This record gives sequence, C-alpha cells and structure tokens, in this order.
Amino acid sequence: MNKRTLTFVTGNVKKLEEVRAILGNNFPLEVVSHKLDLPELQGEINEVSIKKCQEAARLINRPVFIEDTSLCFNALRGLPGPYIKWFLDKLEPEGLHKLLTGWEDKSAEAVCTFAYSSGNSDDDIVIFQGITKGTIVPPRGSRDFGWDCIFQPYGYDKTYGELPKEEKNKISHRYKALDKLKTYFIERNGQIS
Ligand SMILES: O=c1[nH]c(=O)c2ncn([C@@H]3O[C@H](COP(=O)(O)OP(=O)(O)OP(=O)(O)O)[C@@H](O)[C@H]3O)c2[nH]1
Ligand SMILES: [Mg+2]
Repeated sequence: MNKRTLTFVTGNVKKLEEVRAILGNNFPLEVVSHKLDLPELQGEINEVSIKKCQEAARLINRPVFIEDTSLCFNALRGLPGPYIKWFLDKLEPEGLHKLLTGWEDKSAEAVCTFAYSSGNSDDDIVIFQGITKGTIVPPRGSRDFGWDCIFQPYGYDKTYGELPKEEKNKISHRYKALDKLKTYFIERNGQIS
C-alpha cells in the first residue's frame, strides 16, 4: 500500500537533510518537502512554532509539519532563543561566543520544536520538542550548518561541528524531537488526523 504523505515546510536544506537521515525508512508516512520561508512571530518558543505551523497549513492546505530551532544561553535567560537565526547572521559564531564574555555561565540549551497540523483548522497543533544541553565554546569544526561549531554537548569533548553527522544525529535536539514525532505516528499507524 502507498504511504500517506506528510509535508515538511522549511526553507533550510540542512534541516531537511537531518530530518531525512534521522527518520530513515522506518517511518509510516512519506515525508515530502516544501520550500517556503514562513513568517515567524516573536514570542515564546511554542507560540512561534504553533503560529508558523498554522500559517504553513493555511498556505498549502494539507497535513504539514514545521520545525523551529532555538539556541538558549542560560546566562541570558534563554536569549537568543528563537531569534538565533538573526543573531547568527549578524554576529557569526565568533560573535555569538563573545556574547557570553563577562558571564561565568557558558551553558546553553539547543531546543528543537516540531509542530504538526493535520491540515484541518479545527484540530489542535501537536508539538514535539527535544532539548540537548551543552556549553558555548570558541568555534571548532564544521560551519556548514550554522552554530554547530560553538555548541559542545554535555559529556562530549567535541562540538556538534566536530562530531561525525551520524553521532550528532544520535544525541541532537533534532533527534530527540523527531523520536517523539516518530512514536506519535507509529502509534497511530500513520493515521494523519
Ligand atoms: O549549526 C546548527 N545546527 C543545528 O542543528 C541547527 N538547527 C537550526 N540551525 C540554525 O538556527 C537557526 C534557526 O532558525 P529557524 O528554525 O527559523 O530555521 P530556518 O529559518 O533556517 O528554517 P525554517 O524556519 O524555514 O525551517 C537557523 O539559522 C538555522 O540554520 C542550526 N544550526
Ligand atoms: Mg525560520
């Protein structure tokens, strides 16, 4: 039987690459991607994701999921958080690390939030979140994604950017969130509403 289709709406090819690698073949739905730069409102992490998902569902009118990633510095009470994209764009990884000069606490949380809409506006948006804790360090390793080179997960002496992709994908914020999303759909036998 053909698998039902679920659309991942993102403008970020690196995210899509990781989502495909982590979900693998053992997922009851066929994930297709739709490239779109969705508007992102300001607010708390879940609020940003819920609005982003509602907008995606409204625009393409079918079952969709979106993802929003935050990098939260504990010394800065969770900032840059969902605004990490713009901070990274302006400050680059070096500048992000320097933001914590003057703070003893270099700890941070990488937070990945997937939000799913069945496409029916009466249904609630479902959230799947994964958090990986770590330390912000001077840049080391690959820069092809973004801030991977300054995030060193707890228990490792390498940054995300130095870890082989398969290693990152076993412990990452994205892996943990997708694990929950996967369980949700497996338990429902791939049913989408
Ligand atoms: O080094 C990294 N390792 C990661 O694991 C990771 N996950 C996300 N990001 C970056 O953090 C910002 C999130 O913003 P974001 O969630 O709005 O993404 P986006 O706008 O690029 O895509 P989307 O919103 O269309 O899906 C963007 O700059 C992403 O490139 C990462 N960088
Ligand atoms: Mg975005």
